[in-house]
Amino acid sequence: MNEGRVMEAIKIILEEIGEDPNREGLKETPKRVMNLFKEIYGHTGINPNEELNTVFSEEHDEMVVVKDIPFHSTCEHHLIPFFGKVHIGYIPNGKIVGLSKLHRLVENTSRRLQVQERMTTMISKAIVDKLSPKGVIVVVNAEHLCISMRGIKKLGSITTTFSSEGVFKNDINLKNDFYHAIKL
Ligand SMILES: Nc1nc2c(ncn2[C@@H]2O[C@H](COP(=O)(O)OP(=O)(O)OP(=O)(O)O)[C@@H](O)[C@H]2O)c(=O)[nH]1
Ligand SMILES: [Zn+2]
Repeated sequence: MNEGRVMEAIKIILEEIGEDPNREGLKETPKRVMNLFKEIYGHTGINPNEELNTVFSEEHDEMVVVKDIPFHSTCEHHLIPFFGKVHIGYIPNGKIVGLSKLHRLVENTSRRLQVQERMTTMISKAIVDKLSPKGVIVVVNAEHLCISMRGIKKLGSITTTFSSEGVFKNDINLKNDFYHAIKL
């Protein structure tokens, strides 16, 4: 990221909304926003698979569920946040992954410009690529500020997206076990 160019762009935006970028409260704002961008877009272009490098050989063949993984991402249409929780379930096939790595995977897929559907699929695809599990299922619940804060202005609506691979694709009982575990 060219820090100077980003700060200049923020300064121009401040001027164009009618603000004085030199007043005390705003003097450091271009720099703050530049640092914010580094943080919230910091995984742009980084392959999510990289987060799943710590795997262990293990003959556990029942479902593993990690629920309520919090995330904040940024809507690529409006550049404002959408945020919520991710729930992940997978059935290992000889390999398990370090649990924190699933949190890192969510962090990776959310710290970039996103749409919720793509984020959901990116998570399940990385798990398939790195673990070759018998099955994986991902559910994302999120509130979009572009829906609640502007435009249609509907406060409180939640969007739920699903992605499943392998045995979860067509086995309704397995899906129900997962939904029960996350109490959807
Ligand atoms: N499917 C999907 N749509 C999204 C997501 N985030 C934002 N959107 C939608 O992207 C669409 C962009 O629509 P446009 O008509 O191009 O933009 P707009 O005029 O600002 O639309 P409004 O939000 O309806 O005011 C909107 O319907 C948003 O609700 C997302 O994660 N998934
Ligand atoms: Zn949006």
